[in-house]
Amino acid sequence: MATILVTGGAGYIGSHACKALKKAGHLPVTYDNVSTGWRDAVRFGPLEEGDLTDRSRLDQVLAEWKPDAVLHFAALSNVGEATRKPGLYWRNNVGGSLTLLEAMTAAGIAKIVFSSTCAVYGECDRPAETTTFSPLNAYGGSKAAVERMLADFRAAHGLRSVSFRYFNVAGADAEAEIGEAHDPETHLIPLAIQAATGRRDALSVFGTDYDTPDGTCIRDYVHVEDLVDAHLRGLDYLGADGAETTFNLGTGRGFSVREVICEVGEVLGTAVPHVEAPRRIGDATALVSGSDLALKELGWRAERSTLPQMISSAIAWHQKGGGYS
Ligand SMILES: NC(=O)c1ccc[n+]([C@@H]2O[C@H](COP(=O)([O-])OP(=O)(O)OC[C@H]3O[C@@H](n4cnc5c(N)ncnc54)[C@H](O)[C@@H]3O)[C@@H](O)[C@H]2O)c1
Ligand SMILES: O=c1ccn([C@@H]2O[C@H](COP(=O)(O)OP(=O)(O)O[C@H]3O[C@H](CO)[C@H](O)[C@H](O)[C@H]3O)[C@@H](O)[C@H]2O)c(=O)[nH]1
Repeated sequence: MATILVTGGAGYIGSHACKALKKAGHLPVTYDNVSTGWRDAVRFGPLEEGDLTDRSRLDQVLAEWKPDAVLHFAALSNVGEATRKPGLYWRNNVGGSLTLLEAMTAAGIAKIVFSSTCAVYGECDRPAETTTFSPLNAYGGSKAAVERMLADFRAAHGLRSVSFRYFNVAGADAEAEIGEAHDPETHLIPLAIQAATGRRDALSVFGTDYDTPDGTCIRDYVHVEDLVDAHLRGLDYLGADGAETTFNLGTGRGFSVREVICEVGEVLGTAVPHVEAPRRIGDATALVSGSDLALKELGWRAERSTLPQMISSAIAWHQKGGGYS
């Protein structure tokens, strides 16, 4: 059994990772300031409340638990907010990650898996890991900066890291015990479910004049359980000292906003009320993974990431309340 420090373990993806770690026989210790996460989502191991930028609290927690590795999910990730308040994103995501890496180096912890994003690529369809960064907003920029930081810490201090560039994460735990609960919610699938079930007004479709077949943005959606499976493989890969450091995590298939709305309606058996709205600042036209490096190196493939599978699991979670107390 390994002890894994999970920063952001109270959040959407981090809580699913904690569940998977526990199932695999490990001890997930969540480190989270609960700014966008939920205490009630931490069910699979202890919660250590603290901020990434608080070096003395990090030192204390690392000394207490002596983790074998870190899964680093904690970040702010609202693109609209990042566009309005870039300083907040640079301080939290970059400053916080720097504090974490320094604390890990001082404590002799040498393995980290980092949550990066396809937003590092900017306006670029079918990017591979070698594609040059061109982020459109401070959120993508902050993630690109942390990837660079990891490379420097690897060279100087031997810190071994894997960065996963997630495409659009969707769906929920198969048992609907945990799920996606952002407040405010900004992601398309939960918003479409809420609109269709009368829990919010009509969904706004942000931009219908993109250069895509139906005029709306295209994204590559990946099931949260497939995503966390990649993290377990990433930990093994670090243990075996694998050579690659960055992997796209997507299916290579893209769906437009209209296609997603239509599928949510199909699965629910009721149309999603929606209205056309202007483009959202910071959105790329299309983002679909153009790489199968994770398959080649980690043996990872998305097993549960069809649109109906992701939407059905998200609906099951919403039907159980879709939130935390
Ligand atoms: N959801 C997606 O589609 C997606 C796509 C690409 C990348 N990502 C990345 O995956 C990670 C997890 O995303 P999520 O959707 O689960 O987000 P989330 O907001 O649900 O979870 C993030 C967690 O980090 C915590 N946190 C934030 N700043 C912190 C700080 N300074 N100190 C301690 N804890 C802090 C929050 O309280 C929260 O529990 C993020 O790094 C995000 O950028 C998400
Ligand atoms: O009410 C909405 C919400 C979303 N969308 C559209 O739906 C698509 C998906 O939007 P999401 O907000 O669900 O996700 P993003 O594509 O903005 O995802 C971005 O933000 C995520 C973090 O929140 C990840 O980091 C991801 O890599 C990054 O591309 C976009 O075209 C967006 O414009 C709408 O039309 N209406």
